[in-house]
Amino acid sequence: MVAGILGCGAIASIITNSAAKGELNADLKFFHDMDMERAENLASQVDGIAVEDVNDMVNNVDLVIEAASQDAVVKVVPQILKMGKDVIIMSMGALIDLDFRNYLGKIAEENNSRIYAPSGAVVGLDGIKAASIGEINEVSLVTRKSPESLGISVDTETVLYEGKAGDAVRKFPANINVAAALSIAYGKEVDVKIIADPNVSRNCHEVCVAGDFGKFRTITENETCATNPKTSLLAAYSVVKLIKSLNKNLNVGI
Ligand SMILES: NC(=O)C1=CN([C@@H]2O[C@H](COP(=O)(O)OP(=O)(O)OC[C@H]3O[C@@H](n4cnc5c(N)ncnc54)[C@H](O)[C@@H]3O)[C@@H](O)[C@H]2O)C=CC1
Ligand SMILES: O=C([O-])CC(=O)C(=O)O
Repeated sequence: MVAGILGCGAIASIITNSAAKGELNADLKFFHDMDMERAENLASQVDGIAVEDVNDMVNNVDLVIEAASQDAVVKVVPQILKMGKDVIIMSMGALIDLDFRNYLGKIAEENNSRIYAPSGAVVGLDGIKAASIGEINEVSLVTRKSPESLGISVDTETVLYEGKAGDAVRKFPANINVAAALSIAYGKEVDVKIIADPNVSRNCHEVCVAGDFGKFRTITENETCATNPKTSLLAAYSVVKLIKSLNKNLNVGI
């Protein structure tokens, strides 16, 4: 399977490291970024090709790994699917819009392509999907990050947002994709609280789910990526794990 990466930042760099060690289970060959230097830097680590025109990647791969932005999902993913190629989406916020999600689903169906969304920085998506077979009464997410991760400066714990997931991903597009993932798994927008906390260095996500199955609570305290404190290492690892499992006959926990 030949793969390419759209967006050569923190997540892409961890995926590329895995490929450089021969551990990815895919031939990671093409790299595209609006910043060509970033694409060239990652390409050089695996003898890959940095392309200025994203179509030069899409035309030549089986799978595109999107690790760029919600904007890139809107602009490029329809084209990827129309070409019959598969895509892994990290900027999940773009998918909270039901019309857009249905549009992508329709193109994927017509062209026999697949859209994958890894678990990212959060834990509990498997449980919510299972719980949704019955009745769910509550899904809430509290995200706590350092002011640096949230790109602000405060000295005391500050609630930056309280409301539904849709507004959260529009207001904090690079920080709360997890809310979109949870909402899609649930089938409704989840309740979200975002807290800037000067006393934490990790990206923390607490998910509470209650329904006819009972209840669960997951607490994730994620180390951040070296080059982007907004992004958790676990999110990058979840893509690597997904790629490694694509051709496995046994998949646990999906
Ligand atoms: N699903 C999840 O749980 C998580 C999702 N994310 C999301 O994954 C994406 C990647 O995250 P990082 O690697 O940390 O970001 P990053 O900021 O380190 O790297 C993103 C790269 O994509 C490039 N880029 C952005 N828009 C582009 C476009 N339209 N065309 C070409 N290049 C473009 C940027 O120049 C940059 O080099 C972000 O949208 C982030 O919000 C991040 C963490 C968790
Ligand atoms: O990496 C994280 O902890 C969460 C994040 O940035 C996102 O969901 O966009």
